[in-house]
Amino acid sequence: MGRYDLALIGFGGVNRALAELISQSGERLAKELGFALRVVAITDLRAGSLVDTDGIDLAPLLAAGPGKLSFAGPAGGSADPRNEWVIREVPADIVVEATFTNPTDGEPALSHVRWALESGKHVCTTNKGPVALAGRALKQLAAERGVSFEFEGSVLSGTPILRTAERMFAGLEITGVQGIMNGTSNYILGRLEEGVGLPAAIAEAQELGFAEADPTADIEGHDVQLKVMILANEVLGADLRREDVFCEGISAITPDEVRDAASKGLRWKLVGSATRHEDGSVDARVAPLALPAQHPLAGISGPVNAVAFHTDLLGTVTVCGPGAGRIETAYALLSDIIAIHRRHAADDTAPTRPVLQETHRV
Ligand SMILES: NC(=O)c1ccc[n+]([C@@H]2O[C@H](COP(=O)([O-])OP(=O)(O)OC[C@H]3O[C@@H](n4cnc5c(N)ncnc54)[C@H](O)[C@@H]3O)[C@@H](O)[C@H]2O)c1
Ligand SMILES: N[C@@H](CCO)C(=O)O
Repeated sequence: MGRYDLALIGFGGVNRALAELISQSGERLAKELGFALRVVAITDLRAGSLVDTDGIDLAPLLAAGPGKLSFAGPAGGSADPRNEWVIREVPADIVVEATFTNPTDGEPALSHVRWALESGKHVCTTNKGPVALAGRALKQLAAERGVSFEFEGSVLSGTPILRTAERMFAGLEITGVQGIMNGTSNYILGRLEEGVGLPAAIAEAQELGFAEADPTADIEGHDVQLKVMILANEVLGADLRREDVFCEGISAITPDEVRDAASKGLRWKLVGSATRHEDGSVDARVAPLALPAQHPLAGISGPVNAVAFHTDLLGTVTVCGPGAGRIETAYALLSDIIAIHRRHAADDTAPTRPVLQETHRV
């Protein structure tokens, strides 16, 4: 049976959930999928770096609370997150990038992805920054190096929206997309309707693992702006920059407005959309809308998201499912690894790499 060795960059909610999945369900998954998964390196801003090319024992790490982890003690550990060294030098097959999303320039995640692809390693990421801001260049780099760059979790978490569009909509012309693409803001709007104040609703979304490290990106729409860019670029063939996408978030909507709208049968939703015109140009925007109850997006509640694809032959096709959540997003990474396996299993780029030399150890 083949095996993929993983380097996890960032060890917050999502990558910890992936580690839990591997630790608790690895054997079952190996039987079902036909390959094993092993974590050989972890780096994190707060915890440092840990490398063990024989496979890191994940259980003790997962037993330590997220804020309590330090890699300074164990053999192969260091207090510094030696990201570049780990990504370039540790012989992992797949680099799993799940650090903070930076909506401005995508860094440092953009460099993490580049280093990995340059080193001939597959990449999967849930980080929207590199995909939205440099997706085209990164896909080209991956193609040049004969490796995969997968990012299903960058839009709608584990709900397979990008692969559905890529694989199931062949032969359809997609003319536009419209959707609720941020679990945090959708959850918050629902809680405001129920009478919870904004700060408390944000704190709940953080506790539940939906919110960004800095929830401003959720509240002000920047997270949806990146997702609209990804969808427009992937599905509508656009090449949008951030400044091309008008963006307004939900911060100006008061709890009274939300409750008042609800009493009139309207529901405030943060809606992202992109439309392709006949000349091939694409318009995209993010803005809150008070939708009538009968609108297909009005009933989408909590961290659930939905994207409606407007097509020539089928009319509107809507995909709906979890839009945020640690476990749900870890599943997106697993689905990326499966996609990598399916694409590369037949060639020799899959599993088994040389053992890390002693001199490379931390
Ligand atoms: N949580 C979700 O529901 C969800 C869904 C889809 C996509 N995402 C994206 O996935 C990524 C991870 O999300 P999360 O919920 O795990 O976030 P998180 O804030 O819980 O974890 C991020 C981790 O990355 C580490 N980190 C940040 N910068 C780093 C650096 N330069 N080097 C090494 N480590 C670094 C942090 O210390 C933290 O432990 C984010 O980009 C987020 O936008 C999250
Ligand atoms: N913070 C994001 C995570 C998923 O990208 C959200 O709430 O939708």
